[in-house]
Amino acid sequence: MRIDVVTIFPSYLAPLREALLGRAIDRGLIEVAVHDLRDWTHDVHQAVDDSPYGGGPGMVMKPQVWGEALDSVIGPVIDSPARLVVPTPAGRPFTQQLAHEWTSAERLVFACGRYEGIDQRVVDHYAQRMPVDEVSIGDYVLVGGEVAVLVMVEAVVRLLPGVLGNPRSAAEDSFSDGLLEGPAYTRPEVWRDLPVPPVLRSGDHAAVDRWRRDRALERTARLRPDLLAALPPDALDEADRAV
Ligand SMILES: CN1CCC[C@H](Cn2ccc3ccc(-c4n[nH]c(N)c4C#N)cc32)C1
Repeated sequence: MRIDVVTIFPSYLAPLREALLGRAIDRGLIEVAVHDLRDWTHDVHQAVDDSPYGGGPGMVMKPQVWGEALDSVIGPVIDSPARLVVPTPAGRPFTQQLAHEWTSAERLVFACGRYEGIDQRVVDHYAQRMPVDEVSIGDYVLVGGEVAVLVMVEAVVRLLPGVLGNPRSAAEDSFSDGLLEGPAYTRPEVWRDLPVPPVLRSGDHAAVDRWRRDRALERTARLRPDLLAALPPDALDEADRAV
């Protein structure tokens, strides 16, 4: 998978080259390129924004600059293998399911807005020619799209084959079975008078699996009852329903 990010703050994306993601790049599992939007300006001030039509606070990012940048980064859009992703608080929710869907994309191109966002005609133009996703990482307002791109790239790349050391990690994620993960423990056996639940030291794998499922169901019911309500009817067996 190739990932391109267009932004006016390239250094915001430096974490993409650290740790797990950095190792995935070094191992050739992904390619990452970060582009400075101002490279496609032609004026001395390198202007990327202008006042909003209709008035209102703040500035809007200019379509001309974005068009030149995205044409250059995406290349010919006919039969393009790329998806264009535009982070915005006004987007569809970014979910684990969407992260899984994107793992099949050959290319992801992220357009990071700032100010009050990108002129809508940029999305409208490219949506006529290729898949475009306007996506939000949550119901709160950030200052720009860069942090959202870091979140989405990490969520997608960790699902790619070979990226995680243990493939079970992704398979047993929160949300992978519709439930939140239960609690995790490691040594010492007792910490500040708090013991590890004995079942986890029993060696009885069936009992451990049942205990973990019960804790996941309890946690989901307490913190995210909406996820329980969204489960398909056959997702919970009789033992689950007894929790
Ligand atoms: C007051 N205005 C309102 C419109 C957006 C302005 C800041 N901004 C400019 C570009 C941009 C991109 C994403 C996000 C964003 N915020 N929250 C999320 N979940 C996001 C996501 N993905 C925010 C952004 C601030």
